[in-house]
Amino acid sequence: MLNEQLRTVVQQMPKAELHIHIEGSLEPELIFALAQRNNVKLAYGSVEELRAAYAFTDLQSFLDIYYAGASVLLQEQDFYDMTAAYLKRAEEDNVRHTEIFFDPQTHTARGVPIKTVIDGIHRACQDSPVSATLILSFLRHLSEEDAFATLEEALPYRDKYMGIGLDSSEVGNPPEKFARVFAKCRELGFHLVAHAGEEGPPAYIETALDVLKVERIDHGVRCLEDAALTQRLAREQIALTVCPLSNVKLCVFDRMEQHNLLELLDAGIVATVNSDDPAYFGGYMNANFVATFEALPLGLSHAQRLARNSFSAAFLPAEQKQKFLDEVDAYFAAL
Ligand SMILES: Nc1ncnc2[nH]cnc12
Ligand SMILES: [Zn+2]
Repeated sequence: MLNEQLRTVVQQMPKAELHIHIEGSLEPELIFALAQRNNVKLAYGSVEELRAAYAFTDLQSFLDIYYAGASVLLQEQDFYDMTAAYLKRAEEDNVRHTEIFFDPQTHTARGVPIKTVIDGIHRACQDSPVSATLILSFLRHLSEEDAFATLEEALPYRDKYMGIGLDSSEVGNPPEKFARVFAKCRELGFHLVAHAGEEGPPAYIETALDVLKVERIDHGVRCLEDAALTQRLAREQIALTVCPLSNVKLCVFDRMEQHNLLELLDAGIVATVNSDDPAYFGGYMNANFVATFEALPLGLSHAQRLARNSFSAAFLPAEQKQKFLDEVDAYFAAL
C-alpha cells in the first residue's frame, strides 16, 4: 500500500510531462461530442461501447483505435478543444511544463490542412497557464518521402513547434528509415526525439541515437536487455520518457509490479514518468505516478529525482529550467 504522505507528494509535486500524444488525450465523451458537431459516423454506438474496446494486446491493436478516434477532428476549434481539455487536466496534476506531440499526417491524410491542426493546438497552448511547447511527430509506418512532404507543409509554421519526433508502429520501421529527414530537421535547428525500445529491440535505441541523433528516447524501456547500451544512456545522461500505464496497457509488461522504472533509475538513467495517451491508458500524470509508486518500492527520494529529471530533460532555456528545478527542491525541502 502506498502511504498517504507519498501519494500526496507525487500528486502535488511540480512536474513536467515530456511524452504525451495530444490525439491520445481525446476522451470518449469528446470523441462523441465532436462526431456529432462534425457529422462524423463512428463505428461505436456509445461512449461505453467505445471505452469497452480499449482492451489492447499490443501497440498496433491500440493504434488502430487511436487513429479511428482522431477521425472526428476536422476544424481548428476541435484541435483547440482537445488541447485545452488536456492542459486543464495537466494543470490539475501540477504539471508546470509539457512538451506535446502531434501527428499531422493523421489529419492531413484526411484532407485537414496542416495549418488547421497546428493553429488549433498552438492557440490552446497560448491560452493555458501551463508552459506548453509542441513536437511534430512523423508516423514511422509511412514513408520517409511522406515525412519530407509533411515537413515542407509544416515549415511555414515552424515558430509554433520546437521539436521533431517519430512514433506509430515500431517493429519493422527502424529509426534509420528516417535518416535523411531527421538530418534535415537537425540542420533546421529542431530538437529531436524518437520512440525506440518500446516494442522494438535495443538496437533501435542505438540507431535513434547514432543515426537520427536524437536528444531523448521515448519509452526506451527495453534498453536494459543490453548492458553496454544501459551504461551508455547513463553515462551520456540521455533521458528516457517512460510511460508506465501505457506499458502495462500495451502488454510491454504484464503487471505494473514488473515494470523496470526502478531498475532504470538504479542504473543511473535519467528516467521520467509520462502519460503517453492518457485517454486510452487509464490516466494522466498523477495516475501514472500513483500506479507506479503503488506497485514498486519507490520512496520520497525517487519522487524528487523523477520530478527533477522531468525538468532536467525538458527542452527549456537554462534559466527557466533552473527556476523549475528550484521549485522542485523548495517543495521537497518544505516537507
Ligand atoms: N505509445 C505509442 N507508441 C508509438 N506510437 C504512438 N502513438 C501514440 N502513442 C504511441
Ligand atoms: Zn508515445
